[in-house]
Amino acid sequence: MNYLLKNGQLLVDERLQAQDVLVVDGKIAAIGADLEATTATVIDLHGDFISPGLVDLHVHLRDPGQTYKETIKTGSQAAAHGGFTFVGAMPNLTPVPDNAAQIQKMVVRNQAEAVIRIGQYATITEQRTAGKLVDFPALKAAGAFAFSNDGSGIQDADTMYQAMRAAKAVNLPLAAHVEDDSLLHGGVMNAGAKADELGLPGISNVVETAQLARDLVLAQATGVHYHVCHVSTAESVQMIRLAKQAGVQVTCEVTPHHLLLSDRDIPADQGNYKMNPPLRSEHDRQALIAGLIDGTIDCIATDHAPHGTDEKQQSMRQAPFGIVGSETAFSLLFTNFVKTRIFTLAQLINWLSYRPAQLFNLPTSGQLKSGQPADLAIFDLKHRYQITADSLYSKGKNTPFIDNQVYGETVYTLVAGQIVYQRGGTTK
Ligand SMILES: NC(=O)N[C@@H](CC(=O)O)C(=O)O
Ligand SMILES: [Zn+2]
Repeated sequence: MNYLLKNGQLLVDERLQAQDVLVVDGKIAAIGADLEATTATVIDLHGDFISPGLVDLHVHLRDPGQTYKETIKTGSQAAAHGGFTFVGAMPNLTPVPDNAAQIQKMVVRNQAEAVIRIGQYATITEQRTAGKLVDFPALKAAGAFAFSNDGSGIQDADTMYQAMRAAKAVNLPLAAHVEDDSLLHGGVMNAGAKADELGLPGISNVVETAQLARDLVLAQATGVHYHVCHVSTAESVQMIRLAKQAGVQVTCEVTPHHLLLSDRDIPADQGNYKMNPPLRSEHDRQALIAGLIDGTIDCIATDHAPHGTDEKQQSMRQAPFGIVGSETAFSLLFTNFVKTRIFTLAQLINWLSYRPAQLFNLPTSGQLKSGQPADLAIFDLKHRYQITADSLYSKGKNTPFIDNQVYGETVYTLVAGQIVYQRGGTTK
């Protein structure tokens, strides 16, 4: 099916301009005013915003292993609902994708079962948390798009050093969840006044920063592309800023929730406010926003982490870490940062599309240009709506943002020129 998207608004030189987009054979065939086509289905967008498809380097699809929380299908539908056309799928799965056969299987399944494009992370070490490194060249050959032990930090310095050398040798990014277990002390939320008030054990900033400091030194020594997952502290931002100045090949992501909330927003001991890393102080949150604006933080990634409702209804002491994010990222960020003029729309789209695609050298371009794959997200920036649990395609409803009033609803998502999400259209 070919489409002529009429009466859209596109970012041209960072400003919205009325344009049409013609999609032929899965690619963008033309962009311009008053386009005409004889063989394409015309869709009138009534002034909606046409964005390059969003790219999320960090999601948890839970399949295989915990399919009651999410599947490749539901997680990809959730991503499509959020305007994402590519997601990087984390390897905390059972069985663990730590060998070529399992990566091959995942690549085939992702392609067959997902409605969008998926990049599959392989683990860095066997069983994800063991000390023995995976076979990096074999996993790359099997289709891994990057390496990560997300969910756990690598505790041993030499293991990380050798992993970085191996990732460098195969020229793929190594994405690190930085967390020093010895400093954790059973914490469940950010250490500070709020944790004290709620009587909950705290996670201090050094849990992240002590391991990050080690890794930056190792990254410099090895020359690897070292990507830091979900940075959360002011000190992390400053260390990464200095490392970049020193020429370290470091990039990093921040989540929407760490930009939007700090620990003072936690109303009570509720599982939906428990995630790893935890919501930090307001000082940290401001440093993350500043780091994004000055380019220290490269991109935004959701860390979409679906869990069962019962699990998350428990106290933070018992609930698992993580919240869903695919379906609310764009609208929450657009409403709270673009409409309030803290970010421009062009900045937000850069952090949610072009920049992550460029960082991980992805097939999806993050740009609207003739000849590129027609991976597109179309958002309604004018109509206000409410985030509801019912509207989520994810099996996980675990987000503190339910009932938020937002702008930026997804109207269509297209992958390779085919509609994979349509507002009010498809069945769940
Ligand atoms: N982010 C989370 O809070 N949880 C993640 C693991 C992780 O990234 O820590 C999960 O898999 O649930
Ligand atoms: Zn993580």
